Amino acid sequence: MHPNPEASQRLAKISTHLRPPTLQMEHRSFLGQQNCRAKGGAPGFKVAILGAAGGIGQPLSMLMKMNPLVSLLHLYDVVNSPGVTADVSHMDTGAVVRGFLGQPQLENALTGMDLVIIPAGVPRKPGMTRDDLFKINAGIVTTLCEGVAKCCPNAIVNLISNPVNTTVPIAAEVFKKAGTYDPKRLLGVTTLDVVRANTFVAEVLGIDPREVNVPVVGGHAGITILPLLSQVKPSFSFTSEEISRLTDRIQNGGTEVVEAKAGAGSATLSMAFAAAKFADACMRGLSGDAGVIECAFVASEVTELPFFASKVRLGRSGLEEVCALGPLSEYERTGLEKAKKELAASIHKGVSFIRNS
Ligand SMILES: NC(=O)C1=CN([C@@H]2O[C@H](COP(=O)(O)OP(=O)(O)OC[C@H]3O[C@@H](n4cnc5c(N)ncnc54)[C@H](O)[C@@H]3O)[C@@H](O)[C@H]2O)C=CC1
Ligand SMILES: O=C([O-])CC(=O)C(=O)O
Repeated sequence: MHPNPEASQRLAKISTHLRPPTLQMEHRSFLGQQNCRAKGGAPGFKVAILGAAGGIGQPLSMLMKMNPLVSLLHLYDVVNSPGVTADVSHMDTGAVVRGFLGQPQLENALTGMDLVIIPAGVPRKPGMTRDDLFKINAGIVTTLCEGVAKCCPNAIVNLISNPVNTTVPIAAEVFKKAGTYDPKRLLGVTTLDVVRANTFVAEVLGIDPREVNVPVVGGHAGITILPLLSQVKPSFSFTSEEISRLTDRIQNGGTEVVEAKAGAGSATLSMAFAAAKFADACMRGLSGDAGVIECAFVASEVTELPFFASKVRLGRSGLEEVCALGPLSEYERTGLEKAKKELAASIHKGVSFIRNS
């Protein structure tokens, strides 16, 4: 017998109320409550993460739930999204969280969203290039972007799935086919290259990485990743050996993680951090903050290529300005020519994937 029968009764009531008959039921009952609050129209952005149960998706879901600019967070995956949703939804932050599982729920996951972040797709294993992921990820990105075109054609899309140099052109073609393409709203996420460049340069300079800003242009694979060390802030004059070593490490940062993980995937935590940083910048831009500058892989006229990563200004309509490359060193000019050759082939592959399908 409980020493305090009243307290014991109260406890029994609470635990009956909370006990989940099944995980699905618990998921549903809590989603019901959250839906009520979401209908209240709290100010903030409605964000969907597609691939939310994955290595990137899970920490990214957590980081987006922590972002005060997010009012509603939709977590979609083809597996395990109920568990991730239940878990993240217990965080006592403002965003309401709803989970969506499997293709039949994709449309509900996307309807009404302002920002769609896509980390769905397979990651690399040692010995693979990002291009080796094309076969599987091209189809995944196509399906998801068809959903975006149908259910939230005005949403900003942050595309993470590799190979970014090809998946972004694929997404653009899907949107063109659907008649919803707006180059201002399609952004390939290359923030991790900048995050890495800032970290590695800060190591060399012996300063806090938060004080460093390295523009990284081109694309998001090997030699297409082109750090502009001549434009580093605070300005610093590197030796040619430092430039060559730093460039090599930044270009191969992804492979460094793939090898260290030894078959267990690629960068997930640093990528979630980078994606959350970029999504935050997009939402600040949408909110009207002037002067939000990030690097991203976007439709561009900065070179003769139709897509290119460079500094962009984010604003109320998404991508507001693609910044010029600025003066390049001889080393960077040579790197740029090599990068453009590979990029042209990767972009062409994405465009033909949709046009010839
Ligand atoms: N842009 C960048 O800088 C980076 C990109 N990546 C890329 O991000 C992608 C995801 O990486 P991880 O999270 O590590 O992989 P992961 O395998 O851990 O997670 C991927 C998730 O996508 C889900 N998924 C698969 N097909 C789906 C579909 N049709 N709809 C919705 N979800 C689906 C899976 O169920 C899984 O939960 C990879 O392609 C990887 O190469 C990774 C790091 C950096
Ligand atoms: O290297 C990979 O496959 C994942 C990725 O894009 C990165 O870490 O930059």
